[in-house]
Amino acid sequence: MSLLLLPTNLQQCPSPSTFPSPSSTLLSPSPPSTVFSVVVPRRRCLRLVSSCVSTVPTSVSNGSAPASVVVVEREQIRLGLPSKGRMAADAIDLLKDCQLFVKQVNPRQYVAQIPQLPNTEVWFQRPKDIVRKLLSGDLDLGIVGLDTLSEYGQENEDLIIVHEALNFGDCHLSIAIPNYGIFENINSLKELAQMPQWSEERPLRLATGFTYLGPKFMKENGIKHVTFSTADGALEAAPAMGIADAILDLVSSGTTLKENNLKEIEGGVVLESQAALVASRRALTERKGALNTVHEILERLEAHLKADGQFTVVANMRGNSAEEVAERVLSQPSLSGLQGPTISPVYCTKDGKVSVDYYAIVICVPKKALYDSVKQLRAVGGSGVLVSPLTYIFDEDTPRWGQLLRNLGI
Ligand SMILES: Nc1ncnc2c1ncn2[C@@H]1O[C@H](COP(=O)(O)OP(=O)(O)OP(=O)(O)O)[C@@H](O)[C@H]1O
Ligand SMILES: O=P(O)(O)OC[C@H]1O[C@H](OP(=O)(O)OP(=O)(O)O)[C@H](O)[C@@H]1O
Ligand SMILES: [Mg+2]
Repeated sequence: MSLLLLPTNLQQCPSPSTFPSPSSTLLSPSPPSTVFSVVVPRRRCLRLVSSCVSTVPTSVSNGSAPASVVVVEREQIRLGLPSKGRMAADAIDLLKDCQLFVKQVNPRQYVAQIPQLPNTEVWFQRPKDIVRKLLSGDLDLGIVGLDTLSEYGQENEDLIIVHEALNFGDCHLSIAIPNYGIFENINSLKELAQMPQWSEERPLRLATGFTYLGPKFMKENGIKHVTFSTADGALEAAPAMGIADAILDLVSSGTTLKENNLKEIEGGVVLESQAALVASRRALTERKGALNTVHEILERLEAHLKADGQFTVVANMRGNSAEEVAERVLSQPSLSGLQGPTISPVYCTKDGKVSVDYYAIVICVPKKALYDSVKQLRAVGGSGVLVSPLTYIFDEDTPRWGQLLRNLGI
């Protein structure tokens, strides 16, 4: 690709330090306060960059990691949470479900405490700024979408994904094209790329807020004749406005695409995303207490998230011994529980004597498999089936903790 993205408003041009090396084809992370960007040929862009440099008197840091970040000493571990937008409430709710209560007195207050983690401060920031501040060392941990992490983290090795599936903020980053006109019969990225309309003089115009991932994806897919423009929201309007031919944006329910006469195409998904817990490698290795804090948060998250997908099922079953009942239960595919069923005798008195005719079976079953499990329990003689939600499953240790330690070389 021979083209660059550049902010139209040169007064808001980022400082020289935020521009990539001359060999790079992109300006990303997006410059601050850019309302809209245009595509300009590389030659012209370099001229604009130099004029920009000469008119910006002071240096502005956007939080991206300098080559050597010194871990500044401070007492508190800092956890970044989304300050607003669709992830903000869900992040706080998830922590609440893990018995970590974020005490934010006022929604406009950007710092808060979690009494259960006395050495930890919560800082509310925009998701992209959480990533930037993890890189600059101003935050140690953060909860953001994997999309934001990839876009603003740009595979920086200092960023470690501690938990990649926090079960909210599900969406995917996908190319969408109009479902009318010249695109009516185009249904895949390959077909889009092969359309005779695109040439060096008239490339495919793609509008996206993902100015790092978008060009990277197109390059990886060998699509040459493409230019990019960017906006901060409502991108789905761009094709109908004549600003772009296609868009690259987040999709969740697909309603926004549908309402704007756009469709996704096969091979056009850049990434799947959901909320993740992310940490700064430097913080975990160098900041006192950071590793303990992340261990505790991870344990609580894993225990809650694992339990969240399961029900506890209790049933009674007539039988001669616990082993005989176990054999019947284990003959069914959905009844083996986490490690195996817990089977205990149900004592009753008959003619003044204590006897055991029934056994109580306790198993955990995935929520999705509940009805199948009930049917299988009945099929082997189960009755009085009680189902209740599970709150936590604490395993001996969390697999992700082991992974994290290996990743850190500990
Ligand atoms: N439609 C969606 N459904 C589910 N999750 C989404 C959806 N759109 C975005 N997200 C997730 O929520 C994150 C935050 O999106 P949000 O719109 O709140 O903020 P933003 O657009 O990144 O920032 P801002 O609007 O403040 O510039 C995204 O990075 C993504 O992970
Ligand atoms: O598939 P859907 O469920 O319709 O969701 C997709 C929309 O959600 C996001 O926008 P958001 O609502 O965050 O608004 P924004 O453009 O201001 O970020 C995304 O940018 C899409 O426009
Ligand atoms: Mg948004």
